[in-house]
Amino acid sequence: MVFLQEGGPRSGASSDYVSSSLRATTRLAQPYTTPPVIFCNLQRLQYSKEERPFVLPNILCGHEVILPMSQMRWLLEQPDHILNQHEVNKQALCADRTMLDHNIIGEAHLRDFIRRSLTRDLDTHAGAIVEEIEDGLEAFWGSDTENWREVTLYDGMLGIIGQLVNRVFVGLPLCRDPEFLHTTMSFAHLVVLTAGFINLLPSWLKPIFGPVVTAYDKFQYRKIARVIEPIVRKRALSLGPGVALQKQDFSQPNDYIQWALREAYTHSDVRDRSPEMITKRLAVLGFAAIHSSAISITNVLFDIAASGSSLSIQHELRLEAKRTAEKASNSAWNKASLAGMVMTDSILRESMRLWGIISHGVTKSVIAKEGVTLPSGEHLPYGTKCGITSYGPHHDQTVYDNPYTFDPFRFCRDKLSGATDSSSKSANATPTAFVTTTDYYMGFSHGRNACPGRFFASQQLKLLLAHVMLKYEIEPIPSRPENQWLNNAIGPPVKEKIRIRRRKDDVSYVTVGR
Ligand code: HEM
Repeated sequence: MVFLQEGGPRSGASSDYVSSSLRATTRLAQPYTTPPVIFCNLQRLQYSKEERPFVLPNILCGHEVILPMSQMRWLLEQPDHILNQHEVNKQALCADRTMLDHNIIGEAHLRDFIRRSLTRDLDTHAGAIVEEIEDGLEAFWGSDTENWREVTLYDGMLGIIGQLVNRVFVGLPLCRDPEFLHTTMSFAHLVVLTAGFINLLPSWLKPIFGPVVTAYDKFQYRKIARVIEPIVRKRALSLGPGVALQKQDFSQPNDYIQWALREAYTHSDVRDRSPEMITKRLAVLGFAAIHSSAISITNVLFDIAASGSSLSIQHELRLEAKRTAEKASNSAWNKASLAGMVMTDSILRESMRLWGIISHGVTKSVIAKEGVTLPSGEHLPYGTKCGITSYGPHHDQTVYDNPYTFDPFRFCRDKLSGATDSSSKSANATPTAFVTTTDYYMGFSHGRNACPGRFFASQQLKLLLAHVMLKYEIEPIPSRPENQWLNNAIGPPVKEKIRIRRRKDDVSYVTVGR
């Protein structure tokens, strides 16, 4: 067994502990020769292919031991009291300073809301989501059927996603209030920036500069609280102790605030009933849901616009959306009809394979005081981060043919042809749904900590892409604008524009059903 140097939990990237761990581990796997994170994906793949763990230096979030794929099962099976994924997120987001309440990250509450209320009742939100998409597209892209219009893609997508996510979280009219939307999105955006800055500070400076750096973000949060807390108080008047988590009552609003209140009155922990706690959780939920979805749909639309077959891809997607809309008329765009949109599903999955929002798949922190020993024999002390990246496996040519090529229907070719044999190279690349995570598809992470919001994300992104296709044409562009790497995050081209034009034959497909 090989031991890395013993040390305490890492709180800053530059601690001696991290450096010595780095030296110790690189002794195992040969020196790591390409330090900057953005250049090291090929090296990651190479070491992992040779079944060797290696240390990936990271000055922002602390170094990380990257495990070979053969250790994925072991990694996923480790109990949370030994290896913990939430600890990594808490540290990366400086949750104790930026996240209003340190415990919100990783607590079961938000996951429960998403699984028990949102995912189970997706169909009840479909009509409302379509209304927001139609309203948002009209506002951001307009209705000129004669002239092409140049639009900044990311801005429009962020605005529309912000609106439709808030329709589900807080309802009308707030979800269309420009001031409220701006504030919630600034809050989410600033969390990432301030966390990155605080992580660069040495530990002793954090208590001094932390409050200064987060002051503006907290100010944004207080603006959210001034709007949300009175709504919570007012709605709470109709509830009281003893109200069971009954079947959804459709005379009540169908949004997060209502769910959180109903849930809070099923037990005696009064903390959950406080308007302050409900508002804090709402802000964190918006943080998780909005930018991730806006980035993903922006990537998809750039991929479509820059493809050599842009017009025929748009044509195919439009036909699929029309077929679905006609089938769904008089009911809703329900789970079953959206599941039938295999081309739309495949294109979302393919774009996320190429451009997942983070380059990490599964990353966990050793929280067992005695550390943990890898299946390959190396010992990781308390505080070490270890995991498996997604960028490497997503671009592994032994798994995906032409892994750097955007192949929109890669994941549905067999479904469309009805073939039983997959032409893919590996079982991990066989046709699957956008939301299905595998060892080689970790855009939503993988295992028990995979994104709980991915079913809602899939629903909203399919609906949005379908309506973009039904209502607009996108002018092809000669080349794909580059995505931007910031540490582990992969952002879309935020300033790039595309040209769009409203279709003359567009039809409204708002079909509301409960
Ligand atoms: C395409 C859009 C989305 C992408 C790409 C995405 C991606 C991810 C990823 C990679 C993680 C794991 C982070 C980690 O632990 O390393 C995650 C976690 C999470 N996501 Fe998403 N997400 C998306 C949409 C959403 C939506 C719409 C919601 C809310 C409805 C949501 C709620 C969450 C929450 C609450 C967690 C933390 C789960 C936990 O505590 O275990 N996400 N997401």
